[in-house]
Amino acid sequence: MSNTTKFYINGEWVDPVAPKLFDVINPATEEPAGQISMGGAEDVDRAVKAARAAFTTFSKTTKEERLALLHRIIAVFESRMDDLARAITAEMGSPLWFAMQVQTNTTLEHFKEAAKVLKDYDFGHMLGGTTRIVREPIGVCGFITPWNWPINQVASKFAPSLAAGCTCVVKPSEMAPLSTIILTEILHEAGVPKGVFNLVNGDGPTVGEAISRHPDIDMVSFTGSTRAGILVAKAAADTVKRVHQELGGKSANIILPGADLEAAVSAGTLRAFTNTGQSCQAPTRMLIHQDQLAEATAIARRTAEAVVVGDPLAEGTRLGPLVSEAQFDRVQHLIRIGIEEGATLAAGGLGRPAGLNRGYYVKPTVFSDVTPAMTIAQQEIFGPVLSMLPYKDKDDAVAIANGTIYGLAGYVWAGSLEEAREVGMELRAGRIYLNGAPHGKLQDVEAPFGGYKQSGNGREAGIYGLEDFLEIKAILGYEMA
Ligand SMILES: NC(=O)c1ccc[n+]([C@@H]2O[C@H](COP(=O)([O-])OP(=O)(O)OC[C@H]3O[C@@H](n4cnc5c(N)ncnc54)[C@H](O)[C@@H]3O)[C@@H](O)[C@H]2O)c1
Repeated sequence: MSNTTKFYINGEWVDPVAPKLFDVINPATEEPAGQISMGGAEDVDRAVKAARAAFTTFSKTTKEERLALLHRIIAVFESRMDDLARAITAEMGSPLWFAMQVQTNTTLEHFKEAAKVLKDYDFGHMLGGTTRIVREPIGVCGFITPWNWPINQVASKFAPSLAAGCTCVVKPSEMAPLSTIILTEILHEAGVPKGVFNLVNGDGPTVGEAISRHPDIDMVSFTGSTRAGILVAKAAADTVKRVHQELGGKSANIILPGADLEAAVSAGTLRAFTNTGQSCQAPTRMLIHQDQLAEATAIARRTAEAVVVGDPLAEGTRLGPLVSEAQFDRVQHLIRIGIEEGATLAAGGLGRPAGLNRGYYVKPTVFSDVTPAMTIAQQEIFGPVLSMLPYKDKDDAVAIANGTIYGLAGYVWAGSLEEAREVGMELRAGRIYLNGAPHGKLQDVEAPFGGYKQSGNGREAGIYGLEDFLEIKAILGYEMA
């Protein structure tokens, strides 16, 4: 990786219009892991011009040409997976095994899935006797992405956009941009035509805002916090571009009395801690029947206390540090609020785990006796903090589960699949996991991903992800009546 302080525009690594360096901090060591440049509106302009020029030709490429390109990307990607995983670990603290087996692997799956969907996708069909419906690439896209799944979030947008025939300008999170720089090298080596993929690093209020406002960008696809997603939508409104938002979550995990309590609670606790709790769809609210709360709390405590937190490069580490000092402070603040508002601290709590004095490590934390009105039952914490809430009956559980501004995912564990299905249907969320169903690569990669309510308005993955990058054109009189 040699171009970290440059941007990738029109197929070349170029210097920013105005130099402004920024250290990317390794959260395990608190030392710089690399340096990038922070761009400005003029860099975005240059990138948009390149993407617009490329759109003229790339949008006319055949399905076979784009399929061949996706296959070339997959081949080069497979040869750089180790570099990618190491960059992810260095920039955001993911344990190396997780960065490789999950973060990098799911990214690869997005390219494979886009190729599979494209192969069978029909971009046109007749409607009635005389009208033809065609689906065309929406145009130049702006992608603004977060640090928690750094390249996965770029690929979940870029792969289907490429399959559709769009071009793009990408701004990864300034906290974790290094893996996207490697991804850019991969795309260059795979022969992505110049201008199809452009990278401008920078912060949200400068580069992100310039992308959101830009009059020559047709669609902005944003993944990040609901707070920033709202700002993006407001900045985009004047140009009526399409706004695709993948935002925050506070997903409920309803464990019904018939479920195997030990299995459901221990699996649910570990799942809430996935990616050190920095996952938008993490089941961070565990809903337990009031008669089982004490037993379930003991299981969650045991599970949390057995979790190994430490150096992300060390073998056996399950949780690394949080991404940044700011995130560490935010999580500490919310743990403090949980205690002050009267929740029972069952495991973890304030401060770093014993023996970890450097790095943004937090203790895997479990709160019990949480009520729906508490801050830790409503706000996304984005750290390994589980809130356990008692419910009276099934209706109460569903009402609590649906009682936040979010609607990204929902989880149900029941004694029978039928009962799990029935409760799952009541949840106002875009993704429901029944009885511990796995996510991603392990099962049905084409299952759409996206939120209800303030968790967003778009869908990624599979045919749904592709169609979010397409316009629909109706050509009346295409055939003679
Ligand atoms: N729904 C999903 O698919 C999904 C996936 C991953 C993460 N997330 C969410 O992302 C959040 C964590 O990531 P984060 O802390 O990087 O989020 P964030 O909102 O702070 O930042 C996300 C991106 O938006 C940019 N940004 C910030 N302010 C902006 C502005 N005013 N205009 C334009 N861009 C701006 C940032 O620079 C970054 O690139 C969590 O809320 C999490 O739930 C959602």
